Amino acid sequence: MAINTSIEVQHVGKQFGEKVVLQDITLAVPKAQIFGLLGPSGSGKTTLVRLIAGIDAPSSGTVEVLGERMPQLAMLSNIGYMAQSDALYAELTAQENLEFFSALYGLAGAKRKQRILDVMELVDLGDHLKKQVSNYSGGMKRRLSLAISLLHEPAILILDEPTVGIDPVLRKSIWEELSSLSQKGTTILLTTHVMDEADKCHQLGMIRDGRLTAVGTPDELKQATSSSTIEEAFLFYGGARA
Ligand SMILES: Nc1ncnc2c1ncn2[C@@H]1O[C@H](COP(=O)(O)OP(=O)(O)OP(=O)(O)O)[C@@H](O)[C@H]1O
Repeated sequence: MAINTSIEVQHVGKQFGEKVVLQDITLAVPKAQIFGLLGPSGSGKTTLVRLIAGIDAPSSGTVEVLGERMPQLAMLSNIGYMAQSDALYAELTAQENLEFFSALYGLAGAKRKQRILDVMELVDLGDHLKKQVSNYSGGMKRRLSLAISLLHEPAILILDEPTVGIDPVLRKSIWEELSSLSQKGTTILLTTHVMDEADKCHQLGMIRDGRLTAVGTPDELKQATSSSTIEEAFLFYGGARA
């Protein structure tokens, strides 16, 4: 693994029973890069990010994060993972949820208090700390999930469709924060269906039917497919353009 590589996936395959979901995926994400995974629904994006986050193990091949073979429990403190469906305790308040995850990450005392305030401010939920999560809207739950993934200032952030259900103004401020985190050295891997977000990634990986069909900067992918937009390039790699 090269010294500045944060995520290294080599020849990874994944199947569930007879069903092959990922085939021979190889990719490397350098430190501090924002890497976006783009692909049609069901192409395998979530399965791949779950393997990288160490929630599941590959059927073949290897995943390394910060030089450590995944899955590995000890890596929990280095990774912030935001799943597509929110993993929140609905009967608890936002604050209680944040305290629970802080404890899991070993955050305590004044530092814990400050981080909770900071991340909630960041996702514009500062006024809703004491509210029970069952009373949150879908977009608020997404934002709380994002806040939780950021709590322990992880070196690696893995976000599965982070801005679904989030309005354009907040989406912009979240992207500003992601850019600033990456400038400070955080490596960010995310999945998205939003083309203008894909354009903001440093590198993109196109997935189709469980295979990585192209990797490059947004400009490289546009050039390679003679496209003027990422959407056109996406359609090209999706096989939908003649
Ligand atoms: N635990 C599982 N058992 C069986 N099949 C699964 C399992 N998890 C995922 N799959 C299948 O793997 C394929 C890829 O699913 P995945 O969720 O990774 O796709 P995706 O690209 O993230 O889709 P979306 O954009 O809709 O979230 C799908 O056909 C899905 O049904």
